[in-house]
Amino acid sequence: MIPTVSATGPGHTERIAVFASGSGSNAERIIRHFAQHPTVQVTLLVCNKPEAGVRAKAAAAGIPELLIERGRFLSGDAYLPELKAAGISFLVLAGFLWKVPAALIEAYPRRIVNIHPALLPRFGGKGMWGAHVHQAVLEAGETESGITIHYVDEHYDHGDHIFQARCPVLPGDSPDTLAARVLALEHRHFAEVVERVVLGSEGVSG
Ligand SMILES: Nc1nc2c(c(=O)[nH]1)N[C@@H](CN(C=O)c1ccc(C(=O)N[C@@H](CCC(=O)O)C(=O)O)cc1)CN2
Ligand SMILES: NCC(=O)N[C@@H]1O[C@H](COP(=O)([O-])[O-])[C@@H](O)[C@H]1O
Repeated sequence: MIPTVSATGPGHTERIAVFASGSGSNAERIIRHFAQHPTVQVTLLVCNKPEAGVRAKAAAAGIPELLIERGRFLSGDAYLPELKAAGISFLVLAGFLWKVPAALIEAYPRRIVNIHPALLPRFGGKGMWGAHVHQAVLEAGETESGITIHYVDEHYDHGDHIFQARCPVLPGDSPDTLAARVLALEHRHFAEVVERVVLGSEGVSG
């Protein structure tokens, strides 16, 4: 049983920062999931790619953004002052492509989660993002794939698993067709798993 973060007390609001680098379909669903929630809110988008489509999705939802630069994030204060000033209590990585540095890991112990588009521990690590993951799964001849939602530690895709869900790999699958099937699992499960972790409910499992 994976211990989860402490439950929120009455009147306490958990403020989530979503970190994303791409189109933001997961970020958008997480924002919508918590839009009317009484004690959990997405209050910040953190993005490292000015061209990322997630920025427009967050703006349309009225979510403030923080655009970050590689040097300060990876080797400086990791924008921790801005996160603390915004009252951020939980970080959700939704297609974020930089390694979260130790400064944030230490500031947010067991309060950073990531979604990976494969069944870890296989098909993870440096270079394993987006279509690269699905290409590797296909090249390995796997008959199933899926998603892993996990706590974030200082290594890529290494933290304790919180949740996994599976889908078939079908004959003739391309990286794109497999990606679409895996993304549907992400859209089905990620926000609900985040809510259970943030609210501290036990028994989060696949
Ligand atoms: N400390 C951690 N940081 C991050 C984790 C993590 O588990 N621990 N997960 C990643 C998300 N991710 C897989 O789920 C992942 C993202 C990116 C890479 C990667 O190889 N990135 C490239 C850079 C790509 C770019 O800048 O466009 C690299 O590091 O060379 C691997 C896994 C988020 N952060
Ligand atoms: N290893 C990290 C990684 O590959 N993350 C993946 O990036 C995509 C982001 O899609 P989105 O921008 O539409 O949410 C998602 O499929 C997510 O699993």
